[in-house]
Amino acid sequence: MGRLTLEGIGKDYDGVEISRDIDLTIEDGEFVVFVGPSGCGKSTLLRMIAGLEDITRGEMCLNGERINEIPPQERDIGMVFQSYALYPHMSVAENMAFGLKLARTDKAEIRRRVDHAAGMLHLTELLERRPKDLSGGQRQRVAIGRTLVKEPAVFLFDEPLSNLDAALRVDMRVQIAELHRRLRATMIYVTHDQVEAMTLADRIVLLSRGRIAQVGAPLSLYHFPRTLEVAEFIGSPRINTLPVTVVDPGRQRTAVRLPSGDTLAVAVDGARLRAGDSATLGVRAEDFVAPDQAEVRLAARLMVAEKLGYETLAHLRLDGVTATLTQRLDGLTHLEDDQAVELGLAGERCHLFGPDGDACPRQVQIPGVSH
Ligand SMILES: Nc1ncnc2c1ncn2[C@@H]1O[C@H](COP(=O)(O)OP(=O)(O)OP(=O)(O)O)[C@@H](O)[C@H]1O
Repeated sequence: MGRLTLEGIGKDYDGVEISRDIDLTIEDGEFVVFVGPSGCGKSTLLRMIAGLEDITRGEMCLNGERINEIPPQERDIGMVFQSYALYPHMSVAENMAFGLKLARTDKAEIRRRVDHAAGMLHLTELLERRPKDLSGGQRQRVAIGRTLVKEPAVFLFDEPLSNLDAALRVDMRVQIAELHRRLRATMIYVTHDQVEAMTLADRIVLLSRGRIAQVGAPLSLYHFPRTLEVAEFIGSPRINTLPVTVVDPGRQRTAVRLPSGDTLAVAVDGARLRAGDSATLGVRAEDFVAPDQAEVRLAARLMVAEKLGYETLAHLRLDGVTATLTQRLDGLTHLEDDQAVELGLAGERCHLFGPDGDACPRQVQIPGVSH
């Protein structure tokens, strides 16, 4: 059982506030990913949960019991680090057993747990090898195995895949997801890679400047970002943005003037805005519509087409405006250099962010995705 509650958690280093007002409950069995730009305080928060950093403010509880002052080895929490630092002179089995030996666990019990973990992580054939005779991915699996044998209530992963090459990362990501599905243990995972966050998380905690910017299921953050910052962080390619002026704010639709001079009624509650406000329109690369279904059509020219096989990303320059946009197209779309393109906008497929960067609530339903 691993239910974690963080209430008003904050951290200062030398009087400087690094982390603040963190309120978060992580349910037993959940896979939660902390994500955010470099320096936003992800690792610091994880290390406070592990007990490797003091907590300056707030209260942290595991299964209802305060753990603020409990030393790391006495918390029922196991951590997998980015640098896996295995003991080179020990075999895989010895590396995995080491922590249990120190804790004077019974020999037969050690054997049982090492065998079980090795089975889960596909390491059974490698138990007698030394770390130098393993690939990067295998070493990372041993590092996970070292934590797995402790059978902690909560697993913490601090960017565990960042030392691996791209193909191995995908492979290990699938293995970690599989491990979570089988163990149903609480897992907290830190990464700055939004793809890792989107694919692994039950819930994403997006951190920004030491605070929580938004918490929610990956698709909620993608379709209903609360701020421009969240919208820009989640999703690749990055959401397209255009500066607009508010013309007619309303509860169901808010009309804005685009740089082209056209007016678009965006399906958002813009009641808190005023006519004349500067705002930002957001359109994801796949949210342009066919010109015959569009409420507004923008004239653009192709700058570069990135042909990725299953899709093509067309980077376009808008006519008469210094703005570039990216459109996601089918991988077989034929495009000529400098081709003229019409981009269709529909108010239901756009986001609107006020002058403060906060999103106006979208007035659309997306099946299976909660706001
Ligand atoms: N020991 C320390 N003393 C002073 N400041 C620190 C210390 N450790 C971290 N910080 C600062 O705290 C902030 C958050 O750091 P943290 O490592 O938690 O960020 P992060 O989101 O994990 O970043 P990254 O993705 O780059 O690892 C940074 O501004 C960092 O410089």
